[in-house]
Amino acid sequence: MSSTYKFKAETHKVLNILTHSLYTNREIFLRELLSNASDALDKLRFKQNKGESILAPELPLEIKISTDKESNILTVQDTGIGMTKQEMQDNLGIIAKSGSEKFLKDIGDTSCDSGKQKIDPYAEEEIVEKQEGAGADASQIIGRFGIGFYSVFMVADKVEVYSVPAIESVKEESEAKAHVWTSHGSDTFTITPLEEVAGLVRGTMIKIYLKDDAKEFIEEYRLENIIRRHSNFLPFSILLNDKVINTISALWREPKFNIKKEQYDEFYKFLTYDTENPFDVIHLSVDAPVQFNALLFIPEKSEDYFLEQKDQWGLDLYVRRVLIEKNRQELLPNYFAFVKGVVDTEDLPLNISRETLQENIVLKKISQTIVRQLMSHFEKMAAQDKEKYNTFWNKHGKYFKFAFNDFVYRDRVAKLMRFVSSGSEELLSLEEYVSRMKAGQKDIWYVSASSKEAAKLNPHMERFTRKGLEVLYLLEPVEEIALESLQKFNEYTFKNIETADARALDDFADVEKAESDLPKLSDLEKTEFEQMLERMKEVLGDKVKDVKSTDRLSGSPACMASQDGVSSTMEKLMRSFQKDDSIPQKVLEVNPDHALIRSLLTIYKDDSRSGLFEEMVWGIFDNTVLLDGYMNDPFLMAQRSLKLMEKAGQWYADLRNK
Ligand SMILES: Nc1ncnc2c1ncn2[C@@H]1O[C@H](COP(=O)(O)OP(=O)(O)OP(=O)(O)O)[C@@H](O)[C@H]1O
Repeated sequence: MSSTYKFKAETHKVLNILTHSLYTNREIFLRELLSNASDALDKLRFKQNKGESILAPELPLEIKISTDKESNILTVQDTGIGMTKQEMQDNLGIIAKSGSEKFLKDIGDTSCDSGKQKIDPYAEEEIVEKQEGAGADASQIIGRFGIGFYSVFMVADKVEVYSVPAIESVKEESEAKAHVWTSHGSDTFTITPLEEVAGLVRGTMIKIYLKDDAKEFIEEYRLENIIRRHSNFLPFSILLNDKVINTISALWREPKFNIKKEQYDEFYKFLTYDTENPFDVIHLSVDAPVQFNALLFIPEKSEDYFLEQKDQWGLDLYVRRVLIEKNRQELLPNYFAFVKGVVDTEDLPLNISRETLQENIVLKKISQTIVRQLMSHFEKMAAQDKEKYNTFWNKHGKYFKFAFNDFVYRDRVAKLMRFVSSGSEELLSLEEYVSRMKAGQKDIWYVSASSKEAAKLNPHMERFTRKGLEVLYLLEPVEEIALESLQKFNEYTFKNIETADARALDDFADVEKAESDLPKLSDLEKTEFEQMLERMKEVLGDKVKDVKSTDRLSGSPACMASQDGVSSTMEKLMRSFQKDDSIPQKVLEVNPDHALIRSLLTIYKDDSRSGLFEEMVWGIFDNTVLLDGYMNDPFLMAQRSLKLMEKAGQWYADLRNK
C-alpha cells in the first residue's frame, strides 16, 4: 500500500526556486546525483570497515548509468547504503535536510561544519600541513545541504527512487525489503513498499523521466561529457551503459609518499593535454588556515597568457572531488598564470555559484596560502639548485617578474629576479650583482634594450665599459618598470645609465683605455667646434632640444640624451600609451674625439653652409636616433644615406681619375 505525503516546507515554492535559480546550468543535476551515489557508497564502505554486516557483500562498489531512448528514461544506480522508508521520508521529503550531514554528525565527524567556520581574511596564519595518511573515509562525503537531489526536477517530469537498504538492522521489522519514492516535483510524493526491485540487489536506483525539453540528457555523448567534466574524480567507477567513464584517480587526495613521478606526469598530461612531462610538481595538503589539497604543475613550455591564452589560466576548483569550475582565476595572481593544476577543498559548499562573502573569503585564503607556498618553493629551488631555478626563470620569468607589483612579496621577489648583464654570460641575481660591485659603488646600473647585442651597442655603455662597471641589461620594458618601482635593493639605488650625469663615474678609474688616438683639440679648434655645434643645431632645427659636446663616449660619434632623467624605454612606453609615435626631442651629444666628428669639423671649417655638411649632420642624427630605438621615417633615412654614399663614391672616382 502506497502512502502519499506532503513535502514539508513550502516545497512547491522552494522547488521552484531551487530548480530555476539556484543552478544556472541544468547539466549539474547529474553531478548532484552522482555525488549522492558516491556518498552512499562511501557510507557503506565506512560501515563495512567498522565491521557491520551488509547485504550482498560480493557486489562491487560502483555507479551505473543507463539510458532508455524509447521511453526517455535515464537511470542512475548505486550499490551503496540505500534508504529505509523512514530515511526516504526524512531525506527526500524535507528540503534542506541532509541525510549526509546527519550521518557525519552520528559518527562524530565534525568536518561537516567546516564550511561555516569563520575565517579572518587578513590574518597571516601559520600554514599547517595535513598529516600524511590522516583523514577517515567519512571526510570524503560530499553532500551537506540537503538540496542537491531536487535539481533533478530541472530535467524531470517525474522521478522514482527505488532503494534497498544495505544494513538490515536499520529498518523496522515489519518493513518491506524495498521502497519506491515517487514525485512529480509538485506538492506531494508517495512511498510504496515493494517485495523486490528488478535489477537492484542493494542500494538505490533513480529513474528519471526526462522532460520533453531535456531529451539531450538521454544522449550518451552528452552524458559522458558531463561525467568527465564534473565527476571524473569520484572515487568509484562510473559506468555508462556498461562502459567505465572515469579512469583516472584524484591524485591530489592521495598521500604524497605513495605517488610515483609517472603518476604525476600522467595526471598532468590528462589535465592539460600537454604532450611533455611537467617541469616541476608541487603537491600541497593543507589543514589550516583553510583545508585544501592542491596539485600544481609548472609546465615545460611557456604560453602567451597576455594575449592568446588570456582566459586560459587559473586552477581547477573542486569541492570534495567534484568540479566546481575550471580555470578559476581568483585562485592565483596573474603573475602565476603559468601554473596549472587543481585545488580541492572541503571548506566550500558544492553550490558555490551562489557566491557569498564567506565563500569568497575561503577562496582568498586558499589563494594566499598557495602563493606563500609557491614563493617558498621557488626560494628553495633558487638556493638549492641554481641551474634548475635559472631554467625556470628562462621559461616563466616573464610572468613571474610581474610579482614586483605585489606589495606583500616585492622584497622577496626582488631577490628571485634574474638578469643578464655586461659582466656575465649567466643569469645573475641582484645579490650577486651587489657582491661584485666596485668599492664605493652606491648604484645598481642598468640599461634597457631589445637584445643583449643592442645593449652592448648603446653609446651610453661606453663609459661604463671603460670603468669596468657592471650594467644590468633589461630586455623587457616591465623590468625597468619593476626596478623603478622597487627604487632600491638593500641600500643600493637602481639607476639607468642613460640618465647618469657626466660626473657620476669620476670616482672610478678607467680599466680600459679610451679608444681615440686623435690629438686633443687646440683652443682655437675648441671654439670652432662649439660654433659647429651651433650650426648643427640650426640644421636639425626642432628635431633636437640642443646639441652639446660630451666626454661620455669613446667609440661612438654621438648619442641621444634626455635631460629630464627619463630613459628612452620609459619614454617609448609612455608614448605608446599615448599613441604617439613621433621621435621625442632630445639633446644630441657629440663626441669631439671621434674621427667622424673631426672630419665633420674640417668640412665645417671649409664651408659651414655646404650641402655635404648638412647631409652628414642628418646622417649622424639618423644613426643616433636609430640606436636610441626610433625609426619612424625609414624612407627619408635611406634616401639620405644613399645620397651620402653617392657623394663618397663620386669622390673616390674623381680621385682615381685625377
Ligand atoms: N543514492 C542515494 N543513496 C542513499 N541516500 C541518498 C541517495 N541520494 C540521496 N540520498 C539521501 O538524501 C539526502 C538528500 O540529498 P541531497 O542531494 O538533497 O542533499 P545532500 O547530498 O545531503 O547535500 P547537498 O545539497 O550538498 O547535495 C542525502 O543527504 C542522503 O541522505
